[in-house]
Amino acid sequence: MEKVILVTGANSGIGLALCERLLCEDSRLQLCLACRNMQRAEAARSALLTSHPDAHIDLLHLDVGSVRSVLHAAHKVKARYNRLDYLYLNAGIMPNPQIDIKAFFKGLFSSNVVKMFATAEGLLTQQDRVNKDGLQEVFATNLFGHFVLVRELDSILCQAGQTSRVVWTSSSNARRSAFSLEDVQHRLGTEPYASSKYASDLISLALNRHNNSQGLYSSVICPGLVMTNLTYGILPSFFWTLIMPIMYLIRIFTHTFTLTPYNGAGALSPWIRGQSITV
Ligand SMILES: NC(=O)C1=CN([C@@H]2O[C@H](COP(=O)(O)OP(=O)(O)OC[C@H]3O[C@@H](n4cnc5c(N)ncnc54)[C@H](OP(=O)(O)O)[C@@H]3O)[C@@H](O)[C@H]2O)C=CC1
Ligand SMILES: CC(C)CCC[C@@H](C)[C@H]1CC[C@H]2C3=C(CC[C@]12C)[C@@]1(C)CCC(=O)C[C@@H]1CC3
Repeated sequence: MEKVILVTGANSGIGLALCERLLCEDSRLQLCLACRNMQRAEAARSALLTSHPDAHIDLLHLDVGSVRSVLHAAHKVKARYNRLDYLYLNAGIMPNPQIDIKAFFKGLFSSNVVKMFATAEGLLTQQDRVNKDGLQEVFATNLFGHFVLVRELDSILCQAGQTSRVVWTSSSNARRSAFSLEDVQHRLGTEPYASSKYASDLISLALNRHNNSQGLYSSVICPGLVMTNLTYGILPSFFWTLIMPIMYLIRIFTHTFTLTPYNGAGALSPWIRGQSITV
């Protein structure tokens, strides 16, 4: 039986690079690209088929930020596949990021400088908004939609005699102090991204506690700082290109600067984790 792998947010950045790396490992697997924009999903599928012409790649419409879309997609997945070996919960957003320049220069000359570059602690805030479901958008997209997806798919994730894995793309920016049980959606704060990633770490622990006995294992993985649409939303791409030599210098001190989607995705698959980083 070929492995079935579903990746959310598979049409760009780390998700797309992950699909590429998974197919390099095993071109026979059944890959399902779950994306909110079908045009971008088609483009990603074509790109993957260029390097793996015989690959089995399906597309699934999924907007993780919409509960209705998640329920509909889960229904389709259960109708299409009778097993799910890997579920990569990768889709994520960081809307309207703002860098605290003062904190950056203060951190630069402090003993916390390496930690600052590795985690962006105290450097980044975002402006969140309420979505159509009445939920905070970052919480809904990065966490809640994925959680509903896992719950809805439990009949094919937790099957007797079979092991399934859920892998969350988390972040070194996840911070306990940004998360509060009294405000899980982070309605009141200015770090919804850090809060949502910390919450995904907690949910992963809870999933393990409740589902390991049924053969479902959950992990969280930070891909490191990677140049993608998400990071181009923080600083424009030309600026990142300009400071690339500095980034390679910083990389000597923090291994979290993986920089390319290919390198970032390397952390996400247990099959390819052993491979060396190439740039
Ligand atoms: N880049 C980095 O340095 C780091 C990234 N991460 C995490 O990695 C993951 C991937 O991000 P990255 O590749 O960097 O960024 P990209 O913006 O390139 O990729 C994000 C993907 O998620 C999709 N997505 C966003 N919102 C939704 C939604 N509502 N429903 C379905 N898909 C959605 C995007 O689709 P679309 O193209 O339609 O917008 C895109 O395919 C995220 O979870 C991010 O938090 C973690 C640590 C560091
Ligand atoms: C001179 C430069 C190297 C200045 C870059 C400063 C900041 C823009 C970056 C330093 C640490 C970075 C970082 C992220 C974004 C960009 C930085 C704040 C992330 C928050 C991106 C998304 C993540 O999930 C984690 C990253 C941690 C490090």
